[in-house]
Amino acid sequence: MHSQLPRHLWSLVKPRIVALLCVTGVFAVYAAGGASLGTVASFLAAGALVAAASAAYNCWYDRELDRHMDRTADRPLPSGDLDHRVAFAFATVLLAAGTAVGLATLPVETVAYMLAGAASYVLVYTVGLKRRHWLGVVLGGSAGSFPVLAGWTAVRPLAPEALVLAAVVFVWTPAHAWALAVVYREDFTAADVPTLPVVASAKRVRRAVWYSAVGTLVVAATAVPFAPAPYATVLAVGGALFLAGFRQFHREGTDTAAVRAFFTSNTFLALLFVAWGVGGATGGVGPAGRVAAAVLTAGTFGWLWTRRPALDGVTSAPAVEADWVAARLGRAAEYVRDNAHPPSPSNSD
Ligand code: HEM
Ligand SMILES: CC(C)=CCC/C(C)=C/CC/C(C)=C/COP(=O)(O)OP(=O)(O)O
Repeated sequence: MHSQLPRHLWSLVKPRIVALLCVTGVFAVYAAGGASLGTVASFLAAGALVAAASAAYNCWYDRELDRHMDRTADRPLPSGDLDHRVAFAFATVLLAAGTAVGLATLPVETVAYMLAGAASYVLVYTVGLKRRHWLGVVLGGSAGSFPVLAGWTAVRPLAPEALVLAAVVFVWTPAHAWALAVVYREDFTAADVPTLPVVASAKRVRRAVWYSAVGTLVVAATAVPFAPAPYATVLAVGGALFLAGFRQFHREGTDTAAVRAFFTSNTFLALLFVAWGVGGATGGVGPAGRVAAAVLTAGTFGWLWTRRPALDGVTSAPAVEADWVAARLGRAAEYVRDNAHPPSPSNSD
């Protein structure tokens, strides 16, 4: 069992989520004008540790609830592979280490935003709202905005641009979470988690997800006047593809469309922040830079869609389309074979 401990602890911190939080946080540092490599490294270490701690506290608190969902039942705490006291101690060590690194190297305001993010995720969302109200994802989802505020204030005081970037994550979160909850609605129902797809009609969910997706673009667009050129390019190209993903879900409401929308949403958010950060860090970007941003954005979405990521066994649309084509071709081949009788002797002359 002990040889499994590192793997269990790793799964506790939800690494992919922490990675996206680090992307939004670090590129907010660059969006604010950039900082020395040392400050960026400290920010990454403190931010990743605090975010990892909050994910671990979430897993610790939810260990009973997670036993009721197929998606989470085999996590180390609900499966009994990891002692919950070890998980709690681990989360506390991560939180203490992240806070200590932050206080030693970053402005206190930055550390305060990191801790506010952790409090929002663990106390507001996990403890307070997740089991009680569908609005939990909206209010608790504000946790995702804090890494942006932390990143910006590591460089300079808050400014309207930072608030817009933070608002982009805030408006983006419900679309992300509810698209996913559509695919896992039976799991959430079994665990009595009143997320929107559990408590509302499919039509209402589609509409709410669509508003959140459109709202993300509208809020992101308000930043264009003070954002560097690659940001506007990624917003235009990526925004169109992001909207296409969610439009398909809005129209069809299928699990397949929800999966595509979910993965699209993560990619789009990451690219927006990368574009602003890279644009901010490199100063003036000419037409070549804009074209590169457009090609990279379209290429990333294309790669993602053809890679056919899956959730709960449901693949995103291209795989289904490919299967559909293969099935049609297979059926056509069968038809040709079954109907290709050799000419009967009576007709042969
Ligand atoms: C209350 C708000 C949120 C809820 C309810 C939510 C829910 C979820 C859930 C249930 C998963 C699937 C986890 C699994 O693999 O079992 C997930 C994945 C993920 N979430 Fe969220 N999320 C929220 C906010 C955020 C925020 C703020 C971010 C980052 C900015 C984020 C980034 C991600 C990423 C990167 C993944 C992994 C996708 C993958 O598997 O490739 N989420 N989310
Ligand atoms: C600055 C800072 C430290 C911010 C932390 C913000 C943070 C970790 C946000 C993530 C929100 C999230 C993944 C919710 C899903 O939990 P869930 O319990 O619904 O998902 P699960 O069912 O997969 O456990």
